[in-house]
Amino acid sequence: MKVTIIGTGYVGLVNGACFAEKGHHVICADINQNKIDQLNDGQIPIYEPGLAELVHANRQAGRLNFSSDVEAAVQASDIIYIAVGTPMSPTGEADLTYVDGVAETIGKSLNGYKVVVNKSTVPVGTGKRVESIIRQHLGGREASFDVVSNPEFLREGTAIKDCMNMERAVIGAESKQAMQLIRELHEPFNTIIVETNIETAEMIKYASNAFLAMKISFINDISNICERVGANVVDLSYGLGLDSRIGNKFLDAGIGFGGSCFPKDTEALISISKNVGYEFKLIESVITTNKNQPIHFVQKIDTIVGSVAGKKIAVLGLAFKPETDDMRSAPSIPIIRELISRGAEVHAYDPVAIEQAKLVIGTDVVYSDDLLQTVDGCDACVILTEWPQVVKMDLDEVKKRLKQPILIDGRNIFDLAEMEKRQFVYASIGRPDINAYASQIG
Ligand SMILES: NC(=O)C1=CN([C@@H]2O[C@H](COP(=O)(O)OP(=O)(O)OC[C@H]3O[C@@H](n4cnc5c(N)ncnc54)[C@H](O)[C@@H]3O)[C@@H](O)[C@H]2O)C=CC1
Ligand SMILES: O=C(O)[C@H]1O[C@H](OP(=O)(O)OP(=O)(O)OC[C@H]2O[C@@H](n3ccc(=O)[nH]c3=O)[C@H](O)[C@@H]2O)[C@H](O)[C@@H](O)[C@@H]1O
Repeated sequence: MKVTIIGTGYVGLVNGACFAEKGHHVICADINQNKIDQLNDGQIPIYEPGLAELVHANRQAGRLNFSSDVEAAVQASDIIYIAVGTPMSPTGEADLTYVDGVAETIGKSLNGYKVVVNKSTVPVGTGKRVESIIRQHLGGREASFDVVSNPEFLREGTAIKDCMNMERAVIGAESKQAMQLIRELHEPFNTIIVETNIETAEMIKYASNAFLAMKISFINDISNICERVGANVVDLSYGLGLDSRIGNKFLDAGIGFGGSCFPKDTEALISISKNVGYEFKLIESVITTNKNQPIHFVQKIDTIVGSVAGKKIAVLGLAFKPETDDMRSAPSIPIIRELISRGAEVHAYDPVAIEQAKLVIGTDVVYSDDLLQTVDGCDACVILTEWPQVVKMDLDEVKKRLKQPILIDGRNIFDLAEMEKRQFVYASIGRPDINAYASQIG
């Protein structure tokens, strides 16, 4: 089948590569000329494991092309995906400027029956909005089309795996013809298809992200209680998750959820609820807990180190999760800002996200992609992202290089007994501190 995907970001590029891998003919279109030039030069503008290989293989096979001529790309295919950003507006709701812009372009370019599929995460009612914008821009031409909602559930860092082995495809459509076409498009993925109306499909996406965010804030709240009562949240999560009704995933306590979606989509869901006169208090609490978690972590660092003012603090990991260079709403941002405002000198390590981090955090931080160099001569080491390089770091060498053997772990990577044996001052999330008395000497 011939598919055009408008918006060549994390979602558009990954879907383009995966559709092509399954045998479809795909054009990825974007108004960002620089991005398209890079892709046509064989460079991948984002860091996502396995993406470069998949893109190159499918370009060579002639199934994947890139273009900045969005109108021509619309005309060349029967199925048009919208995969542009829907960032948070200052008032919390999803900003639909880019989606509206694409709908306008589609309206101006339609040249025959097309199925327009919304893959971006959009509030309920956007399907109808897109349809109306397309109609307004047909300029009197005869062109038939249907709008479909097909939300995305991939995660950054494992995007290719998630897309190639998708657990479900949610398809919201009013037209039987359009439903059938998008069903066929997904046939090679051999997945469960959820057929529903557009409004339900749009809501499934927000409900999914809000539920996952709720699990994280729940376990973070529990971890804060564990710290006060001497319980261990890692053991607790294990015990809790063995109940198959609860499940063991998304119960890792930490420094709060970040990324381009949970923070914005929980806010957007609050706006959707308010617009229909409903106060979604549960999700409001999820957001509050998440905003407090990084600050709670800085307070912990301050206590263990004995005030960070004038101290050199090594921060390991900047990206909001491993295997991505995405810094959008990364918890490292409020944590580092708070450390600096309390007078700390921050030295930060990340294997891939430094360039992105500089754009949001700025130049008040000493950046390095060399982990051991980062910890050299620091008063304490703080873990923010569970990169494999951090999980497997040489603890003896880290201890040797630090001024004091203080490790404060926002991701609960290390075993408590092991850290005790290695004589680290070790604090983590929702677990008892190890050798914390030693901080008194700092
Ligand atoms: N990043 C993720 O992991 C996931 C994102 N989503 C949703 O998917 C959507 C896209 O997200 P990302 O891929 O992260 O965004 P992104 O910001 O990485 O990419 C969006 C792309 O759209 C392009 N664009 C904007 N206006 C355009 C126009 N008029 N014509 C052509 N191209 C245009 C931009 O230049 C940019 O390259 C969002 O709604 C997001 O919530 C859903 C699931 C996962
Ligand atoms: O709509 C989206 O954009 C996507 O949002 C998330 O994917 P993503 O943000 O890429 O990453 P996650 O693995 O979900 O992690 C999000 C944040 O939660 C944190 N997290 C995750 C799991 C956990 O147990 N604890 C925890 O603190 C991570 O560290 C990270 O900061 C969802 O998992 C995807 O299904 C969804 O498609």
